Amino acid sequence: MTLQWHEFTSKDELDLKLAQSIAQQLQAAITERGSASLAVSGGRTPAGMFKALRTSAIDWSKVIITLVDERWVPIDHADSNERLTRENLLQDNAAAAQFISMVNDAATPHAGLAGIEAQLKQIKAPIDILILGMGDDGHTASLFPNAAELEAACASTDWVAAVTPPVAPHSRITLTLPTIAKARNLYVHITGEGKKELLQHAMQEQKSLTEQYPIRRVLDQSEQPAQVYWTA
Ligand SMILES: O=C(O)[C@H](O)[C@@H](O)[C@H](O)[C@H](O)COP(=O)(O)O
Repeated sequence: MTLQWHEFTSKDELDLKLAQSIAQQLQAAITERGSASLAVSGGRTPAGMFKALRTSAIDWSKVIITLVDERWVPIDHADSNERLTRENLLQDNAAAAQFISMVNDAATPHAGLAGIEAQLKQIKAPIDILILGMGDDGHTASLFPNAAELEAACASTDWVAAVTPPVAPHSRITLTLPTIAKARNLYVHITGEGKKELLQHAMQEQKSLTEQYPIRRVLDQSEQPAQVYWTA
């Protein structure tokens, strides 16, 4: 799978340009199908882009937003991706969007899985726009190398799977690889030289890399060429 790289000289420029591209794709989906779906990643990278995206002049009432993955913590927890998304994206114009949470009152993501799966059925597959991040170990979403549930999450045709990362904190719920790979527009939003080198390395020819780096497995199966937005 080829990647289409978009490189920028500053984080602010990347955040603005990525937000503009996402807004264009959301508007195109609304124009074409009457609604749009957006799945966003959490972590430290996306906050600036969220702030640029939320003022976009599109009909947010026709947009349904969910997460690519979530830590199984209360939504007021400092590590909650839902909290990050509500505080940075679901404001201003984007406050009119519908949001589907990826956490519920169950004690574990395994126990809560069926309820989240049912909630996500409100989205008509495939997801229109999906934004991935990537960790320094080549994980994406919550598809972590060496996680016990990795193979199941990469093979499942359900919307979501429960994962216990070998090293990262909190048990997780994640969109499954087939769900991610079907997205109509797939973005990878990363910063720093280290992540650029890691992604380029992971995409080299050797098939064995697909096992070591979940980002490679996702991009090998994605139905559309991924748009990589990067700055040093
Ligand atoms: O819940 C999460 O942490 C994310 O969805 C995860 O996949 C993230 O995108 C990467 O870990 C990169 O995170 P940073 O942006 O913090 O480097």
